[in-house]
Amino acid sequence: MACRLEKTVVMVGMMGAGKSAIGRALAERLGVPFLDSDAEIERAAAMSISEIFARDGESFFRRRETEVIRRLLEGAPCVLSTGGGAFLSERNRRLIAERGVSVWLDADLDLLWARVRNKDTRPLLRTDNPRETLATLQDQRVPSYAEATLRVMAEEGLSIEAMTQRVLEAIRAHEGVFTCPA
Ligand SMILES: Nc1ncnc2c1ncn2[C@@H]1O[C@H](COP(=O)(O)OP(=O)(O)O)[C@@H](O)[C@H]1O
Ligand SMILES: O=C(O)C1=C[C@@H](OP(=O)(O)O)[C@@H](O)[C@H](O)C1
Ligand SMILES: [Mg+2]
Repeated sequence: MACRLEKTVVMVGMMGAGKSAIGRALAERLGVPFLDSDAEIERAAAMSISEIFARDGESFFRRRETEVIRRLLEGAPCVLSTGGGAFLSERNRRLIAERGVSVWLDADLDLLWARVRNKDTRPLLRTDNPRETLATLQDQRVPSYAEATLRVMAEEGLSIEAMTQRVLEAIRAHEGVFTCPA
């Protein structure tokens, strides 16, 4: 009999760290649903993240983000990828700790930048110097991400499958995430 997931695995970390891609692959490996808070916010609003930021502002987005995270954590254990700003809020961190296990996907700036530079879907990076903005955000956010239960380091050249395997090993080694028959 297979092991049962007891807690929702919540991916946190910077834009481009791989939360959405690794979260999806991990859910598939575990045979549990995959949820992405950004996708849920977009679906509920019938607008893209960029449109929400432009029309209603970031603070509106953050309120929706908290509501969505709270609602998604009430369901059966699954994999939940959050947006890069979600884990900055103490309230969100508390909600996540109550029902889930948080996994910080950490990556250095060069790798993050390589992954986000050609996409214009992230409104916070629409600045005159988006690389610099990304660096500043990372510096500001690392202390919050460091509060995650687990940290898994991404590396250039590590495939989505290999990174997913690393995350799987980290959560397997952590008490209370799975129950397995004796
Ligand atoms: N381990 C990896 N190897 C190669 N590409 C990756 C890896 N992880 C993520 N990516 C790619 O990097 C980009 C950003 O990943 P994404 O999952 O959207 O990050 P996040 O949700 O953390 O912002 C996507 O194009 C994704 O396919
Ligand atoms: O870092 C952030 O504050 C944000 C990250 C984005 O998600 P990803 O981290 O999945 O790109 C998205 O939630 C929004 O653009 C804000
Ligand atoms: Mg994402």
